[in-house]
Formats: sequence, structure tokens, C-alpha cells
Amino acid sequence: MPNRYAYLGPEGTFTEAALRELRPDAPAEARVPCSGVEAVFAAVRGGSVDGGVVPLENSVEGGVPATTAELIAGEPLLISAEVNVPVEFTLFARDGVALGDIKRLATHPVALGQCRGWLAGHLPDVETTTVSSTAAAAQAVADPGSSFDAAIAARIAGERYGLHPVAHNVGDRSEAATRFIFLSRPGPLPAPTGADRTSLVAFITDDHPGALQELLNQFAVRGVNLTRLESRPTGAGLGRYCFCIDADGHVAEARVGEALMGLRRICADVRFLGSYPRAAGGAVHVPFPPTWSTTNADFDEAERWLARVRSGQPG
Ligand SMILES: O=C(O)C(=O)C[C@]1(C(=O)O)C=C[C@@H](O)C=C1
Repeated sequence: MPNRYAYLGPEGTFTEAALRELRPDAPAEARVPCSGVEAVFAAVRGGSVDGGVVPLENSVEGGVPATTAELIAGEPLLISAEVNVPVEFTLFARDGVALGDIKRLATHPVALGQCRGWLAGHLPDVETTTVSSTAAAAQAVADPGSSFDAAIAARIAGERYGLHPVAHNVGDRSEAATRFIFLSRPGPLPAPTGADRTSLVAFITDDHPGALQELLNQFAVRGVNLTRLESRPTGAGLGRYCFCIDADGHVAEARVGEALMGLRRICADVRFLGSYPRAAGGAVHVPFPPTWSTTNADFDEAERWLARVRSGQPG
């Protein structure tokens, strides 16, 4: 039986497009649509599938809250791959419905946030309802008894549910993209490629001046570049936050590993979420040696030096 992969469904979501890119050889029956991000995590955790794909962040709307919430709590899962998918939105309706007929519209909240300008200009009085995905909106509109007149969704969703496009490119930013992650149960990490990303969540010990700076210093002094920092409530009370961090590099590299050890020493808890190839590729640029030596080779040399010193040899 082929491996099976959960994704935010139904068929026709941007998440399905991401899964198809990440697992191009998987047959259609290997793709398991789920009704929400939480359901994808539950399927992967429960072992009914071999992996799952969820949206993590959008270039316009930022982090996807449901994904962040699941990543920081519950049974830990590992991110083993990522892909960036350009998002282009179409306004779909049933045959015969024109722009002027549209009173009620459904879509996903992240999609709605990216189309607000267009809607204000073209459908200023439309009533909007957010649903679990853009494809779920298209599916609902396809039902002749639906209370929705239109959906904002991906082109593939409109085609899948037999809708007709009323307007193309209704997103406010033509270059919008969403980053999707592939989740697995804990296991061997992907091998370093030289163009990797490491994700983690850091929980600070107590609230004190400079707590975030101390955390960031662990990366800065080792020349590790951060690509994302998002604060998120822990749920333990107002003002209690943890930090979701993406850094360039792989935990197998000394400088990333040392930064993580530093965090482990100063934080109440650190949740490692994975080291995996960056979607954008390209060798990791180590931008920070004005005078410091922070390449991987420099770290290896320093480790050999320490071993010599510890064994009583002259450094
Ligand atoms: O609803 C979908 O089609 C999804 O795959 C989810 C999602 C998201 O959560 O950001 C993915 C990309 C778009 O930005 C809009 C919605």
C-alpha cells in the first residue's frame, strides 16, 4: 500500500496543490483530505497517515494561527519539508450568477484578508462568511441550495466543483505566496543539504528585561540568520508568550547546534520542530563575520582546537 498523506481539504485547496508539489509521485488515492488543520495534525499523530501538509505562513496575512497553535502544543511532530506556492484567487459562482447578483460570499479567512481591497472596490456591500478552506467554500457554492452566491478560491477548486469564474485575480497582491510544511511523526531528520532551515519554539523562563534579546543573542553571536520570529501566547495567562523561530541552517551544523544548546540552557523549554531543505534553495549565507569567524569550517576548527586544549596539547 502506498504512503498516505493528510492535507487541508476538500479537493482543490492550495494545500492540495502544495502536497502535489511535495509528493508528485503519490497517486490520487494517497491524498487524504481533512476538514481542518487540526484534523491533519491528529491524523499524523494518530498514525492513520504517513505525513501531512498544512499552511504555515502567507506573505500577506502572516502566520496561520491554527498551524502555529498545533505546532507549539500537543504531541510534537517534525517538519521535514516545505514548499512555497503562489496564491492566485478567482471569484466563482454558479452558472448564470453575475457580479451584480452576489450578496453572500464564502472563503477562507486568510484568503479573505488578501482580497479585502478588491472586494471593497467591486462588492462593497457583500456579506462575507469564512469557512475551513477556499475549496470548502467552492464546494458549498456548488450546492444549488447554498445560501452563498460566490466563493473566492483557487482556479482548480472552481473547476473541480463545476463553478464559473466571475472575476480572475481578485487578490490585492499579485506576488502573494503561502509557505506549506510537510509534517511527520518524530524520526530521522533529513540530511543537511547546505541550504536548510531549522524551526523551533522557545519558551522563556520568566518575564524580565532583555529576555528576547538573550534568546536572539544565541543566534547572533554564532552568525545564524533568522528568517522568522513570531510571538504567540502560551495559553498560561495574559502576557505569557513563546517564540516561534525559523533559522537558516541545519541542526547537524555546529553553529546551529550550538545556538540550540545555548537556548536550551537559558530557556524553560525548547521545542525542536525540524531541520529541512529550504524551498528557496541557495546556499545558506553566513552574513556575520565583520571580525568573527562563523563559517561551518570555523566552528569545526574551533572544536578541534578545544579537543587539543583538553588533551593537554598546545592549542
Ligand atoms: O483554503 C485553502 O485553499 C488553503 O489551502 C488554506 C490557505 C491558508 O491557510 O492560507 C492557503 C493559501 C491561501 O492563502 C488561502 C488559504
